Amino acid sequence: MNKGGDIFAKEFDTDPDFSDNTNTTNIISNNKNNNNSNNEIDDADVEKHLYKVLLIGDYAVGKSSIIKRYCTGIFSPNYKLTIGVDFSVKDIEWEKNKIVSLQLWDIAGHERFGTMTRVYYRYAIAAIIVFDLSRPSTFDAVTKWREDVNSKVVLANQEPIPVLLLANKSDLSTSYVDSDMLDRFCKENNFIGWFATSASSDTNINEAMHFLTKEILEVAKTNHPPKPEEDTLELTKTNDDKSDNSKSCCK
Ligand SMILES: Nc1nc2c(ncn2[C@@H]2O[C@H](COP(=O)(O)OP(=O)(O)OP(=O)(O)O)[C@@H](O)[C@H]2O)c(=O)[nH]1
Repeated sequence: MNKGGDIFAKEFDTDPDFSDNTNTTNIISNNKNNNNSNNEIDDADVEKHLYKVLLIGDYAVGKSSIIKRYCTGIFSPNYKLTIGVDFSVKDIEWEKNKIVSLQLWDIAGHERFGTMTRVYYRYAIAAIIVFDLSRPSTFDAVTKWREDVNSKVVLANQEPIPVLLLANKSDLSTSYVDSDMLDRFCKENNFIGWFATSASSDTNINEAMHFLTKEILEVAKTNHPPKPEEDTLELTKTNDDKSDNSKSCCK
């Protein structure tokens, strides 16, 4: 997995599966490293778009597993609590010379971390709320997570960001999917749709992500949360600034 990095820390226990540096399942034919000169594409011709997507929901519903399955194709049955926030990047060659990079933010679901501050939701263009089909209480919490998203991030036009609902662990025999109820729920609560997924059996993960990416590209045509550069102060060095590398306080 192309692990973006840990914002706080990662997990408690160790899983050899996860601690490796496996690259994201990269479906881009990388021009510079591609020896096939017939297919060479000049970097300048490639459009790259980076979008931040939040994955939220109660603890242990499968957020990290969905990201891992999508980015690396791997599933691990071990539970490793996410501490704080973690993120991974998935590159998709959406069309010729157009790369979509999804930066997937895996937000800790355990109540011991409370809800994340607004800072972690900033610049997100979409979110995925996950619940566990075998634990009804995790569905009850979906509305709370939805309100949390709405209160912390909006698009440039102040509208809510698109949110997709994932009913995960559909592989379990205790899981029951009430399609009519979920259709109604999504309509009433302004979700763009829902998928019954399984990170374990790799069901509907790619389909759900494809659906969301299409929606993101639609939204991005006219609307995007402010980008970091539009929202930061530039600090310029002046003649009065006497600091140089040799005067580091850490030396
Ligand atoms: N059977 C089954 N188990 C799953 C599935 N997805 C995740 N799990 C298991 O559920 C447990 C929790 O999965 P995680 O992906 O760590 O859950 P999370 O939502 O990231 O949890 P937090 O980090 O606490 O927020 C792990 O033991 C996973 O192996 C699934 O689709 N089917």
